[in-house]
Amino acid sequence: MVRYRVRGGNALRGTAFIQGAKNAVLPMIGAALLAAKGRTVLRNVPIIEDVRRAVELAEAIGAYVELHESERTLVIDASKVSSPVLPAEIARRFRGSVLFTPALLHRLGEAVVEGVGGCNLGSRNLDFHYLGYKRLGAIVDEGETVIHVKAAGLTGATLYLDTPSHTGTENLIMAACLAKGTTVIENAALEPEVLDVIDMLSKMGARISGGGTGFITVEGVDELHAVEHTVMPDRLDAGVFAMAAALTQGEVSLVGTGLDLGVVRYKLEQMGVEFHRQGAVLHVSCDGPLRPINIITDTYPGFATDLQSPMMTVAALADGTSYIHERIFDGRFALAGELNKMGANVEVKGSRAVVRGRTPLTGTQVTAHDLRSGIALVLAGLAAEGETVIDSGYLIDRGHAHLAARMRALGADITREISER
Ligand SMILES: CC(=O)N[C@H]1[C@@H](OP(=O)(O)OP(=O)(O)OC[C@H]2O[C@@H](n3ccc(=O)[nH]c3=O)[C@H](O)[C@@H]2O)O[C@H](CO)[C@@H](O)[C@@H]1O
Ligand SMILES: C=C(OP(=O)(O)O)C(=O)O
Repeated sequence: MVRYRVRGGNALRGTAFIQGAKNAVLPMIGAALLAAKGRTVLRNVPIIEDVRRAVELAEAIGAYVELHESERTLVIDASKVSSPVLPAEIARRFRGSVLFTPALLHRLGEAVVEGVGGCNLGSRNLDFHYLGYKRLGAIVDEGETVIHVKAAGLTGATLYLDTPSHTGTENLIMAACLAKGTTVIENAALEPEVLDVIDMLSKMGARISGGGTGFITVEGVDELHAVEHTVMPDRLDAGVFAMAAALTQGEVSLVGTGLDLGVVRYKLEQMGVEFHRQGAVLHVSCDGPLRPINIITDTYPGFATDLQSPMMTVAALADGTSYIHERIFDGRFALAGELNKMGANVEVKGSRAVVRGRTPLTGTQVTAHDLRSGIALVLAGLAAEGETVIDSGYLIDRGHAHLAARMRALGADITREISER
């Protein structure tokens, strides 16, 4: 059992090193498995629990993987992939397991998905993935818990996503890369992580055009080769550190090449947070009261749902009433109850939340219900009076690397503890 203990009151000051993106590295590990020869090298790999699970899953299907933690580098040799089974005990622990299916289909002609995990956010369907595989010629047998996908070879087709699913787009691109002929994916996701994955696949020899337009064309090729690729910075991790500076009235320099916070920056600016860029470094500071804000989550370039919970914490510390409308997931307000235990005033009605600030927060025992509610409670702890203890810290470790150490380097009073229960 992992637990975070935070004693609030310290302003965060200094340089924060932003990790590589979780939502880019996981599909990249899936992409590396498409190469039947050679060794893929991934750099700027975040050392998070989801990456450890992805390594275990790749090994379970027969890949050879080296995770060099201090170098933040993964070396993957997929030449000996031999088992089509994604075992439940690993696959159910993270969402990224779903991204191994295209490689298994291409390499072995079948994939047995014993389960897919990830944050518990309400319904998280995979129908676009399986309907897409079917249109490319696969047979999909959806059992109660196990899904069996088989294909003697895939053939290009026109695919349409009802909504621009992030992993759905990545999976269908990977499936199309080695399919015969041309695939068109309409209403594809625009997230920068998807574009980074397209970049890596293109280096591997894939022929993909239209990334970032919502209308992607993939010309199938006969094989893909192993390459070296550097994972883009994690804009969600960066957003969290920017918010930590904001709500502690601190000043933090974010280091992570090419960081673009987009709408998150604009929303924080509206709240009174100041940003200025000095070359490759983004400075974030706040030295006055926070103003309330309205947030509507959306797919990129909208406000990322993954930063909705951390933003709820910031809103609880703003002077006035903020409104949050969650449009991506139907169960992403578990944070509200925990924040209210600390003294916040958050009222949830369906997909909307009203946050009445500012109420003083007081440290207490709270629970992370998912990765982002967990990190949002860490943020609350930084601003609270007294000690906040956050249980189920493993969920935070799924997506943030060396969190306590990175925050301590900025002056936060935070420890990560492991206990028997
Ligand atoms: C590993 C990874 O990259 N995870 C991210 C990814 O998750 P993930 O790729 O699972 O999220 P999706 O974009 O697929 O899901 C968004 C919404 O679409 C619905 N949907 C999705 C697929 C499908 O086949 N049918 C369907 O109905 C889901 O139920 C959900 O309501 O994007 C989410 C939305 O930006 C982020 O919160 C996650 O951090
Ligand atoms: C929802 C998230 O992750 P996953 O899709 O990996 O569960 C997240 O990162 O907030």
